[in-house]
Amino acid sequence: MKDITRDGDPILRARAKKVAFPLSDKDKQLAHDLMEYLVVSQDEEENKKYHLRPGVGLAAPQVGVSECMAAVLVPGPDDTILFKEVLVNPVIISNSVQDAALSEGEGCLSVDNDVEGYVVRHDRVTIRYQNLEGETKKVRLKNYPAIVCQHEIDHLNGILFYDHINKKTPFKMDPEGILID
Ligand SMILES: Cc1nc(NNC(=O)[C@H](CC2CCCC2)CN(O)CO)c(F)c(N2CCN3CCOC[C@@H]3C2)n1
Ligand code: NI
Repeated sequence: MKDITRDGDPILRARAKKVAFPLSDKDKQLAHDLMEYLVVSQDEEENKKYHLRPGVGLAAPQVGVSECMAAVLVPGPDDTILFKEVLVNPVIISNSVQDAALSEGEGCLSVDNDVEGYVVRHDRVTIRYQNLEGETKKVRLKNYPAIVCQHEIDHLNGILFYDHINKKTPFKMDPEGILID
């Protein structure tokens, strides 16, 4: 398991480079490593054994690689999986006007301190990305999976979750906004 790049490292504030296809062996390994981290970190025993902070998403800059690639593994109720994918060169191509935020706020494996407040995001997004075979995919997401993907795509653009928290009124949410539990 690679160690995670921490806030303060300029790589987290850089725009990551587009990934070329066909994927190099290095990029194939990176995709595997990113997803493997999430799978292991979500397994009770394993994450204790490897002392991993649990994660539902992980972006390449967080393991020191400034490339446009992120893994997401969003669990649903009763061991279902809401969304599992390695997003290559992901772009949000459209979004709802309606905002949403996780009611518990957000954290980040690259940010050791807690930053309180609602991380205001779009409730629904349409994301275009390439899968590991290079096929262009388009997916419409809402609520929890949409929030996770926005957090990861932010990392590829040098944005961290607390950039979205209103300093003066961290827990203000516009009346149309949705709080996600
Ligand atoms: C919401 C949540 N954030 C966890 N951590 N933070 C992360 O994933 C960061 C990315 C997320 C922060 C908010 C949106 C995206 C990592 N980020 O920095 C990558 O850029 C969790 F771990 C977690 N879950 C719920 C599901 N549970 C299933 C069983 O295993 C434990 C797991 C815990 N939910
Ligand atoms: Ni993060």
